[in-house]
Amino acid sequence: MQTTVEAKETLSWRDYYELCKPRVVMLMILTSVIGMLLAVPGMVPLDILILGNIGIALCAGSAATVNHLVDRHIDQKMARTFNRPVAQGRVEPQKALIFAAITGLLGLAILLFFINQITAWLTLASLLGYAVVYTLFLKRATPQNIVIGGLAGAAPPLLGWTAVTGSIDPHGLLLVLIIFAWTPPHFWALAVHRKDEYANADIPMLPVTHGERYTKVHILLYTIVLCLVTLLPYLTGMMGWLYLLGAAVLGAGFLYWALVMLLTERETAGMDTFKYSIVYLMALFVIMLLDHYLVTPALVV
Ligand code: HEM
Ligand SMILES: CC(C)=CCC/C(C)=C/CC/C(C)=C/COP(=O)(O)OP(=O)(O)O
Repeated sequence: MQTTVEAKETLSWRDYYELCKPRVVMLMILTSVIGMLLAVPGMVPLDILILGNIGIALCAGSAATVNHLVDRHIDQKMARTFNRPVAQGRVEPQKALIFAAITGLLGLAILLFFINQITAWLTLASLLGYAVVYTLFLKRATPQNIVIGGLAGAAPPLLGWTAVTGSIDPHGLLLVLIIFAWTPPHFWALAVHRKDEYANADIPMLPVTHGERYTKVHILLYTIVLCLVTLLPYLTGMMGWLYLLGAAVLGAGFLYWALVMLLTERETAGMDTFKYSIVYLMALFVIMLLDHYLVTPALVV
């Protein structure tokens, strides 16, 4: 049988893990790993692959921890977030701050000493972009909060790319643009579903300030923009037919869900679209990788 002390330790370990928003960070790391692999024709040196992603993940986890800390009073007011470690007092604010400082500094040091300066500074900018610019200011100030703040979350594939090449490549920026266009439909689909909670917490998310219909129209518009932006890797010769096929099928799926949200009264449409957005991004990046190794080299030769 587990003793009380052991049970408490297990719980506290889990709380610190939760502070890092692990599932969000894992998808970010998938995009950063793929950004690395797309940056070169062959294999990426293993030390860069491992240390680069550990550094980026630690910084993203640090930013997520600051978000838990700063938002603890908001989180207490929403059913989705009320049980979070800092909101519930299972992790004291001071301890969360120390944890964020340690993970952030460690991540930054790894990037500075083992990767390169440009990746370290871009990662720091993303950390501050999410933890300070989005969380402290934009989230409370404007319904465009997630559009602007989305830039920080969109950065990982570029961070992966610069970790390998040491410079900012237009193809890396294209990957950022894709996630940037993806973020509004990803988040607003959830926000429509959770509108009342955001209103209750006094956060000016788009469905609260402009209503559900306006938000659903904007989800559709951004989804159309996303579909167009995902054509660019093919049109620039960065990707081949396999990617084009994958992007078209996945994009059609996203458009379907955006239309279901706008045109039907289906109650689960918001959450279904949100879940689809995650599968979409994961699948799109995996298809990029398959295309990179199976199709594009043949085009280049
Ligand atoms: C500013 C930009 C973003 C906003 C506002 C946002 C918002 C959210 C919110 C509120 C959730 C929580 C859903 C819940 O608790 O059930 C969520 C979940 C998620 N987000 Fe985002 N997101 C953003 C960017 C990203 C990016 C860039 C990625 C990955 C590349 C991502 C991946 C995920 C994943 C995987 C989940 C599911 C987490 C889970 O199941 O616990 N998000 N997002
Ligand atoms: C260095 C680097 C790559 C940094 C990226 C940082 C990062 C983890 C971004 C996550 C984006 C996200 C989940 C936003 C939701 O915040 P929210 O406060 O609106 O949602 P919540 O209510 O679920 O907390």
